[in-house]
Amino acid sequence: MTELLSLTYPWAKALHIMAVISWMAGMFYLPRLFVYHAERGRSGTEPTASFVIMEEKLLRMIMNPAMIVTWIAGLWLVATPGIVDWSSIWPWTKAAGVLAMSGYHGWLSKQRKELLAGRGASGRTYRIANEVPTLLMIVIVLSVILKF
Ligand code: HEM
Repeated sequence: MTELLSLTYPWAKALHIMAVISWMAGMFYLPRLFVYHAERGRSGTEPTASFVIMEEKLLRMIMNPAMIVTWIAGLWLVATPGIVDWSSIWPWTKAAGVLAMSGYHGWLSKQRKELLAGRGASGRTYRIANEVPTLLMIVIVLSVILKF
């Protein structure tokens, strides 16, 4: 099993990075859609129904599967011998970053339902929330590249 994990390491990493790119694309775009939904949808400038469809498709068809594949490939890398040294700091900062990123995904998912029910937050809240994935991405990528 350990030999198989070492052999498949480059494939796991390639899959991980492809899934991360897809996940992050949605994490950056969905809160932006929420800003438009909250501001233009509510004021009637643009039809709310279009935002509802775009948000649902983005979350269900791209973000949820991409997050699952990121986790599977990421844990596959964790299990690969010699990749993670738990006595270093970086695996812990990376773990904190990915847990926060997953929690933020859950929050976005909840906000989609709130907006659907007409109870969403203000456009300003979503504008501020939009910065969260950027900050987490910086922590995660610096952890895994600098390996302090
Ligand atoms: C969801 C849970 C995640 C787990 C368990 C995980 C775990 C890992 C592990 C163990 C590695 C291998 C490090 C190495 O080869 O030295 C890795 C690589 C990487 N991860 Fe993740 N990761 C996760 C999520 C993320 C996220 C959310 C991002 C970006 C925002 C990310 C970005 C990267 C990048 C860019 C690499 C490649 C670094 C290199 O070239 O060595 N990961 N990940």
